[in-house]
Amino acid sequence: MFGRIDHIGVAVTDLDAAVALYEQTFGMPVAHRETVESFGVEAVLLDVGESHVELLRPVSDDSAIARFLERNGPGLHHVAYATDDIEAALERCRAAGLRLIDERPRRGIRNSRVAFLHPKAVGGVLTELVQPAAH
Ligand SMILES: CC[C@H](C(=O)O)C(=O)SCCNC(=O)CCNC(=O)[C@H](O)C(C)(C)COP(=O)(O)OP(=O)(O)OC[C@H]1O[C@@H](n2cnc3c(N)ncnc32)[C@H](O)[C@@H]1OP(=O)(O)O
Ligand SMILES: [Co+2]
Repeated sequence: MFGRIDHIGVAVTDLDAAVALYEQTFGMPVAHRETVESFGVEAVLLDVGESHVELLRPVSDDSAIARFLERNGPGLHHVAYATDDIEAALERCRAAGLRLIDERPRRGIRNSRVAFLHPKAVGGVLTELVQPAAH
């Protein structure tokens, strides 16, 4: 069902400072930077092995990241698992009775297809299923 951890999502207040830390101090190359209006975020993906760190800052007050920062401050936000069949993965979660945030996949960063499971369904861990776009 999941081939690898695609990324860990980290909520930040100062995106450029966070990018500098991960890129210059941790040596992670920046792979992609994009504002994804539908999620109300600006996101930067940095490569670490076969996975990424996804740094996220809110670009709208009503985004999930803005609410998270307001409530918790910056920090670890979610984990994303890569799947090559997000519909089948979602169906398996639905059949297992897990609370889904997204009933159907949505467009994520880099034209990926993503769907979130509620953290309460996964022991307090906000969990994202991601089917990366072929690129
Ligand atoms: C560009 C897309 C990119 C990609 O990879 O392609 C992204 O990853 S975008 C990432 C940002 N977008 C999302 O996370 C979308 C899914 N998230 C949501 O829909 C909400 O954040 C939700 C439903 C998880 C929580 O929203 P809500 O308004 O209900 O916030 P509350 O503060 O009331 O929280 C309710 C309850 O959930 C707990 N919670 C909230 N966020 C997290 C979290 N990140 N990890 C673990 N738990 C979380 C919160 O503590 C509350 O628990 P309670 O016990 O009731 O206090
Ligand atoms: Co993500």
